Amino acid sequence: MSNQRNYRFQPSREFHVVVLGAGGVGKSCLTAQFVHNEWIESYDPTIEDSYRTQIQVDGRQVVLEILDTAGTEQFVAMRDLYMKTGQGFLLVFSITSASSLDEMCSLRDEIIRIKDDANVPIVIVGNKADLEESRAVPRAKGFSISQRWEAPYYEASARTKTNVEEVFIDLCRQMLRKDDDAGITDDHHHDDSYDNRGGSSRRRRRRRFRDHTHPRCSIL
Ligand SMILES: Nc1nc2c(ncn2[C@@H]2O[C@H](COP(=O)(O)OP(=O)(O)OP(=O)(O)O)[C@@H](O)[C@H]2O)c(=O)[nH]1
Repeated sequence: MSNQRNYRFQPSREFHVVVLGAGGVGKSCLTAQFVHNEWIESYDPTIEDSYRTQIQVDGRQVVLEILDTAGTEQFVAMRDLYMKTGQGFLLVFSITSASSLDEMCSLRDEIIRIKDDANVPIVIVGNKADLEESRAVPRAKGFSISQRWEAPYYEASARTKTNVEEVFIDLCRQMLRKDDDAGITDDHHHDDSYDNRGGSSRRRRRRRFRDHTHPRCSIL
């Protein structure tokens, strides 16, 4: 029955997505590619940025509030809060850094502990897949973690835009499924102000803490 439902007249659903991972793994670049189709070459450690965008997933309108978090230790104080409020998590490591994989595993443990829910929507992202020559994490290791956590694993590249849309859409599907399973009515999520991806907006809840000599970075 449910797969025959006509979703055209359903209001948008709104979800809070949190992008987590060690410093420098490419969280901001993945988010910028997804929200703005933009590649950022320079490294500008994030404190916290949030973005709002709308996409269609399987014919359903979804508004995403995406929180791009700090990977750097000195900015992690807000973690508990956004782990509590996040409904879906992109857990990012770099295939060029084994320690970033370890850090990602700790973050996942933390999410499960804080949410007290082993079925949190999660997508595991092995970013920087364009740097195959510098690979430090075997693909098989990513897949074995994926099996253990029962969470999908994608190798992605923010640089080449490989699998960028896919990871966000997969996460949306998981959040929609969880929402459907919970039988939640979502009238309160209705929001007409974001008509399409082009209408996405950024809320700089905070600022990057580096200099402003890189205009593209200052945008993000
Ligand atoms: N080759 C390559 N470089 C990437 C990729 N994604 C990000 N980078 C580079 O990696 C550096 C760090 O990227 P960011 O997106 O700022 O990393 P981050 O995870 O947001 O870092 P924090 O804000 O410190 O947590 C930048 O110089 C990017 O250009 C990728 O897919 N391939």
